[in-house]
Amino acid sequence: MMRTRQHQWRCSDVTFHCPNQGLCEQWITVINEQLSLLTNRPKSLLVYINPYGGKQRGKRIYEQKVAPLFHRACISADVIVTEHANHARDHLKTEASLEKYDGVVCVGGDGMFSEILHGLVTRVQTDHGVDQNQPDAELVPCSLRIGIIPAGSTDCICFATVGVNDPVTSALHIIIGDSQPVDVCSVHHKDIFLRYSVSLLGYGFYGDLLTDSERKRWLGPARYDLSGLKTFLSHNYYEGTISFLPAEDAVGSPRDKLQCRSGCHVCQHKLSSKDKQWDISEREKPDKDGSGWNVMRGKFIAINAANMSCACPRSPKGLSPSAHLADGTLDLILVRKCSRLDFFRHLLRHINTDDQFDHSFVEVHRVRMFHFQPLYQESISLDDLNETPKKTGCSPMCPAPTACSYNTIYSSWTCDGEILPHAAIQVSVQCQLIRLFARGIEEQ
Ligand SMILES: CCCCCCCCCCCCC/C=C/[C@@H](O)[C@H](COP(=O)(O)O)NC(=O)CCCCC
Ligand SMILES: Nc1ncnc2c1ncn2[C@@H]1O[C@H](COP(=O)(O)OP(=O)(O)O)[C@@H](O)[C@H]1O
Ligand SMILES: [Ca+2]
Repeated sequence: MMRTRQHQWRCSDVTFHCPNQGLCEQWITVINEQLSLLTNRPKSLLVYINPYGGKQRGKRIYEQKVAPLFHRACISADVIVTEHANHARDHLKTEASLEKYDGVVCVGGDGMFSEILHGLVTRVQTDHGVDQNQPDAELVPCSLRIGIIPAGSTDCICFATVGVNDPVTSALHIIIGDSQPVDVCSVHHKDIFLRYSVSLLGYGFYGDLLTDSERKRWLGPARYDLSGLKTFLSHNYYEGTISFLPAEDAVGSPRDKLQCRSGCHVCQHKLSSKDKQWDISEREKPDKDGSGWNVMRGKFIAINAANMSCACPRSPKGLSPSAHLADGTLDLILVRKCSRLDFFRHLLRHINTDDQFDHSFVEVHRVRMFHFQPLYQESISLDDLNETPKKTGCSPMCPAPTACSYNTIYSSWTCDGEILPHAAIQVSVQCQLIRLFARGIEEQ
């Protein structure tokens, strides 16, 4: 393996010359013995391919770039090409014989990764009798690592954990058995489990953008550019109350410019601290007296919760450049109502070197938990609205029925690229619940 440009890895060959056949065979035996002692390296993998992700190249990418490398590394792989959405999730949840494997590989985008995450985490909780509907349940970490071969539209989880979206690089991280712990957020609505998230939970701008882009899937990755422009021009804002528990004991802060890199000391500090203890005590706090919680009511253009930097090719530093992969916190970014020009300036800072938090209408907090309540009570599930997207009826709880419509009083949450059916949610971070075949972004 050798490093090329921008975090990209390639195979390299080393040729040994030996004049003696017997000695040569001894070398081979010893090398194979030494390799078999490396217990971190996977020997058997379960691979799921979404043939429709991104530019629909998943199957070809796996067959041409990844399978030959696994073969050379003597890794056996059982491959499932998915036939419908949630195929991989449901197979992992109930059917897959996980004891046969050292890891699961996802060939696709962030939506496909989300399927693998849900299948695996749910399977482990079911096997251990953990009720995911309990927001304060102590979830059991997954022992199987997940590898991501990027073949989607954004591939933010791969980019933010490897530094590049390149199938060969990701395959090499899997082969050498890298391990990167990652925090997982659990999302509930009124004590009912909705979803897990590892990258972005976004309400307002990103929720609207994602909702619109789903109707334009036929455009491929370009759907995000069109929906981005349309959502920007709509310039909607949403009223609600956000309550959050700041991570006061965290080592870093969202504006400290300490980016999460391979061997990150902020995440390692989390590992060595008595993390389980704060988990329990902090969760009890809001039930007792609400102390420690900040409550803010306002009009928001966007509410973004970034559990990792959310760096991706569109925004190489990401939504929260100093967010950490495995520190047990997420960065909550509140973008209050502002002019269209100001919001544009803020967006522009995601692609240049200026600080996107340095605006009077933007604030960012490092948190362990947060709740959001839209101004008006949700009287029906937003699922019903998804079936009839143009519906403009009013909730009985809405005080001005003639003036409001669901399209403008509520946004939706995007959760790693999937749309949540409720606007009122409770979110908490589960520190290092999963591990990826990655090592974090290496310093260059
Ligand atoms: C004036 C130019 C402004 C450009 C601003 C760009 C800011 C981009 C931040 C992107 C954060 C992306 C977080 C990841 C989201 C993905 O989970 C999600 C689904 O991915 P996939 O399944 O692979 O398609 N992708 C998105 O939400 C796309 C966001 C695109 C924003 C332009
Ligand atoms: N065989 C399939 N047919 C249709 N949809 C699928 C299939 N396999 C997976 N999916 C779904 O496709 C969606 C998008 O997949 P993803 O790989 O993330 O691509 P993209 O990055 O282009 O959104 C995911 O929500 C996933 O559940
Ligand atoms: Ca985190």
